[in-house]
Amino acid sequence: MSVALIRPLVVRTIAVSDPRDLPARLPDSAPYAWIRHGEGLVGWGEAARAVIPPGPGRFDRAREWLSSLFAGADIEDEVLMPGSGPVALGSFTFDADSPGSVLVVPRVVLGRRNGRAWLTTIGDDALRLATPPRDPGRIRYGDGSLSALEWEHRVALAVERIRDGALGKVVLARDLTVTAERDIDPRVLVARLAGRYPECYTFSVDGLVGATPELLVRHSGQSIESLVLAGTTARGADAAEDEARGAALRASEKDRHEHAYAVASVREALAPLCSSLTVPEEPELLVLPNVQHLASRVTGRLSDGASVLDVVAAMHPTAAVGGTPTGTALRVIRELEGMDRGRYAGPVGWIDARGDGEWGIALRCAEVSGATARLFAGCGIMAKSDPAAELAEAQAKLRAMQYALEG
Ligand SMILES: C=C(O[C@@H]1C=C(C(=O)O)C=C[C@H]1O)C(=O)O
Repeated sequence: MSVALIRPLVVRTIAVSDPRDLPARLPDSAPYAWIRHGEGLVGWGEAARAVIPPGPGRFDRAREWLSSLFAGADIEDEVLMPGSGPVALGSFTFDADSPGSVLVVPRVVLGRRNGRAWLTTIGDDALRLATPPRDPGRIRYGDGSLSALEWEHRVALAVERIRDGALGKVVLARDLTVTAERDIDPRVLVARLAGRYPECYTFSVDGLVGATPELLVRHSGQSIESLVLAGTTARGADAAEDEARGAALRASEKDRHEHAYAVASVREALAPLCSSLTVPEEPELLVLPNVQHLASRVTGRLSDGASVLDVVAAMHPTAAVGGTPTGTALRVIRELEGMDRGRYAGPVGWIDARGDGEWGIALRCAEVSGATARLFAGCGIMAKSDPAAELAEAQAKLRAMQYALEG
């Protein structure tokens, strides 16, 4: 399942002067990135890669592979912060039975956090000549697996299932195809997303590029944090409409109920792992350039030395991207969505040798390959959902990646 291109890993982390613009440092068109508010990690080259086979134990297998790789590494780290020393960036498929989950340890990682910056290199031929990123040119969109009309019909079928009592909530997604004039350089997308969506986590892992607002889990020592999102409205045309929409979202019984399902799934997943867990009683509003969400920041302390991947394994899929109850929702998704989500809505992020890391849910993203891409967006469907409104919501969510592609 794995290839360690350099073994043992000889890892050196040194403090460096502030690189400022992380996306601008990426030398080639196979970038690794995890950036929020200008901080985070960018990486390039490959020191090791694990292609993780599908199956229920995939997170455990990934963690075991990484533990053995890092345990055999020769590490000198003068920075000792979360993300210094060797790190792996990874992304997992939404569905445990789908192939395509991957972990990569880049040869070079540049990190920036809390006024400090560091450079981690593995092996000695780490520096490479930079090629300039190029705009992909004219972008054409096409229907993905389902037309908009057919997708609305599937939403209506899901609503019927919910009204029949089969389940409480299910998240249905759709995809769009993209054809560009030229190859799509992920660096262009990363730079645009990090600039326009600073509040989101801009990520790039092996062709999966996006900017997600949803933090599945941040792990730092024993502390964990998650930002649960569910319940969405569009931005208003002016400040007054914007505020009115936000207030209506906070008051909406349907959206509060949809949000409560997502929070409950996170609470249930985290409670057995934690000695303390704090869940806010009321959601707040997260306002992004394209949409507004109901958001709950959940914090806790782990009761033992679980790594961030152990926590990811316990949490995925939350009801923000699956539904309630989880098993029924996953069956309905397989049956009604008419596509394989691939890595969309799966965990994406990084982990270091201490087990610290940050993982998001891969939303507002594209799977990029040459001059083509697949965009994804989904919505939580409830008994009171209106298919046309859900389609409009999915379209608003797609705007993040459309901006990244078109500029
Ligand atoms: C499924 C997506 O987003 C999720 C669904 C939301 C909703 O239905 O309100 C809100 C945020 C995310 O948890 C997506 O962006 O594709």
